[in-house]
Amino acid sequence: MESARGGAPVDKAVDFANYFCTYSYLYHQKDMLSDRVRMDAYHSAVFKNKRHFQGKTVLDVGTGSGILAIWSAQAGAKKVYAVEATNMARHARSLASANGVSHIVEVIEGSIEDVSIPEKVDVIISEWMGYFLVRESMFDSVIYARDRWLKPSGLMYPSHARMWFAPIKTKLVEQKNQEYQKSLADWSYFAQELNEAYGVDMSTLTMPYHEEQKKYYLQTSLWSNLYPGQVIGDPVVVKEIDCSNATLQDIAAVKSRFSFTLSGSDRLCGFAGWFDVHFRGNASNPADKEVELTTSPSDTDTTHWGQQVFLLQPPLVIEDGDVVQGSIEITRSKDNHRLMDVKITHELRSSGEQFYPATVCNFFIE
Ligand SMILES: C[S@@+](CC[C@H](N)C(=O)[O-])C[C@H]1O[C@@H](n2cnc3c(N)ncnc32)[C@H](O)[C@@H]1O
Repeated sequence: MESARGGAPVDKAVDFANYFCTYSYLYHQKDMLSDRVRMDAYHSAVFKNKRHFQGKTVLDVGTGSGILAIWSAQAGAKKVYAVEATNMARHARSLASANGVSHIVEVIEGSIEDVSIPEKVDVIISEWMGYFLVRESMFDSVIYARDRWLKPSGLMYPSHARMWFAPIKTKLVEQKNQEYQKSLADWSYFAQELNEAYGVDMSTLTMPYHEEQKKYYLQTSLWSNLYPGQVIGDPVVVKEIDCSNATLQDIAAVKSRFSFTLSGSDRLCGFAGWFDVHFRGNASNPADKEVELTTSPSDTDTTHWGQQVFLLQPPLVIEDGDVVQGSIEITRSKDNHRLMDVKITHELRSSGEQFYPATVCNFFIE
């Protein structure tokens, strides 16, 4: 067991089985390497700011296939330490070699918390972002690397991150409710047939089954690529992180209030969360070209992160100009520090009058 992060003790073997193992597959790395929005942003960030890399030492936290380490070397870094927890490190090593940068890129297999780097570095580059930014809690490892291995004047790539939140309309609300109702009906037939065939009354398990299915269909946030037209109020930032000085405490829990003026006479079906990151360098050494990577709803530029959707069941009927206000609280799951519990409290006001009372909804980012 490792020390507690965000309250939950971390069993390394369990963490490896639950989290890291997927990253050891090339098909999974390929998914990330195929995300053009992500790739273009990191590529531009490195090559339009070559000055930050030329003749410098770089640490790539979680190198995966080695792509960011290879780009750092191609941009002129004199040394790149590429640390990867899984045996994907071996593929990264051969990719660096095949691309003629193995004399610069040193791939180190191991978790960043366990390995030793022989020197302090000028730049830390990492692609650590999960769904709604915080899922996976990988930024913990970046903080660890920064505090241990980055020179005081060193640069973080990316340098800043923000979490966005907005009210939405979506037909997913009906779809998920129908799937949920169908699963309850299936249970009824199943319980009846089992009783008739084998003489065992299953009814005592009906409620636990309903709870389990409710969590799965109605309370687990959904991955979606929304269109801007589905966002029915101006998005707000619920968290901003300066990667140069954010602490574990800053990111372990997110709490923010919101107030949205809704547009259109339609339905409020729920909320969506997404993130952006920026590559700005730092105050004493700003980027020559600032780059943004955004995962916001878009007609054209979708990402593998998409947006996380939290559905309201049932949706609320709204008039143009109604206001929904409340709060969002994101904490780490007690059972798994890489997953999140989300509490959204909301109330709807029409012309200043309370219309729907304050309601608390609990969700899970699994
Ligand atoms: C989102 S992927 C990014 C991979 C690659 N940098 C890229 O941009 O394509 C994150 C990688 O970091 C690795 N990783 C996560 N936490 C780590 C840690 N504490 N130490 C070393 N590697 C880690 C994962 O195994 C995974 O390969």
